Amino acid sequence: MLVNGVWQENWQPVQAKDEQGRFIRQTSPFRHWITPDGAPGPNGEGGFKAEAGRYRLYVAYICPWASRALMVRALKGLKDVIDVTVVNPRLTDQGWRFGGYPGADEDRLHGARYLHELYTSADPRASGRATVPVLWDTRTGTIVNNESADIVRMLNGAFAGIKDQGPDLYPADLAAEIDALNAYLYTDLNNGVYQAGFASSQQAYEEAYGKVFAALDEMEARLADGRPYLFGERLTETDLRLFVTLVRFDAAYHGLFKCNRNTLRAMPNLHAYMHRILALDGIAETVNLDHIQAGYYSIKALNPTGIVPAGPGEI
Ligand SMILES: N[C@@H](CCC(=O)N[C@@H](CS)C(=O)NCC(=O)O)C(=O)O
Repeated sequence: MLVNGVWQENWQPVQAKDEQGRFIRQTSPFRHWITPDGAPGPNGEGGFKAEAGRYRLYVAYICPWASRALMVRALKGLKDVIDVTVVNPRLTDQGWRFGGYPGADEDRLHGARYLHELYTSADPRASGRATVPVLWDTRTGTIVNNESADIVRMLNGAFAGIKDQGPDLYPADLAAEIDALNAYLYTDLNNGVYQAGFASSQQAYEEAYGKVFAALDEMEARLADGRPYLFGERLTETDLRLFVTLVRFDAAYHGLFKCNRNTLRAMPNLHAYMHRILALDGIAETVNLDHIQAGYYSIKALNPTGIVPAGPGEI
């Protein structure tokens, strides 16, 4: 991680844990907003006007948080408005790097070798982990935002004046329910699988495992009435949040993270729901199973041999 602009130590998946051995994810430091006219966004920080070709999204296909940003870019018709750079899926001692793997891009914008160079370029005294996604402003040469929850929400509306936008992923009449379900799914499922995988005590692992499968059971039951999406007919950002975890489940979380009560394939409503979303325009190209497996299984702390499982082949 970075401390005052200097890369400190070999990359480790867990930098913080509580006294019970529970993995703690850091919060994201860059929280500016792109808005139609450059006015401040919801958190009061602004100055970033929506313009075609101005911004670039740095992602890893392995990363569920980055993938939800990629999904919203596809669903909102922003593929020719915001360019993307994909990092190498295998984590190195210096975190994410560019190039050197099929489907990974070089950083043509800066010629950087590692993602952390963008962080120090944005802030020479940056501290913390150099995470994806990064939404980069080519005009001012800085990071607009590195929190995918914000990026999803800002891309939902910011470019409305430039592009005919797709579905409203955060409709006002569902906002409170979306916020509540997002919070539950984040704690118990999206981050729950990581807490199972990175637990450093049996108790912390079992606690996370329990939460993960309780949440999956609840979502499986919720879809039992045949609704296409979590809130009915309308696709919302909550569906993107659930999808990114489901699509990685059998390929990574079931094995590497020991979330192995059952596969996703064994949950018919959720499995069909995942494929319904995967079939939406532009979504399949946000999912790269080879990167997902190569990336997760490159985490040496969890898989010292680096052997990538041959299955499941299909999800
Ligand atoms: N809250 C952030 C989390 C991003 C995050 O944790 N990304 C992971 C990959 S899935 C990462 O880049 N990790 C690198 C590291 O921790 O050094 C978001 O949602 O954008």
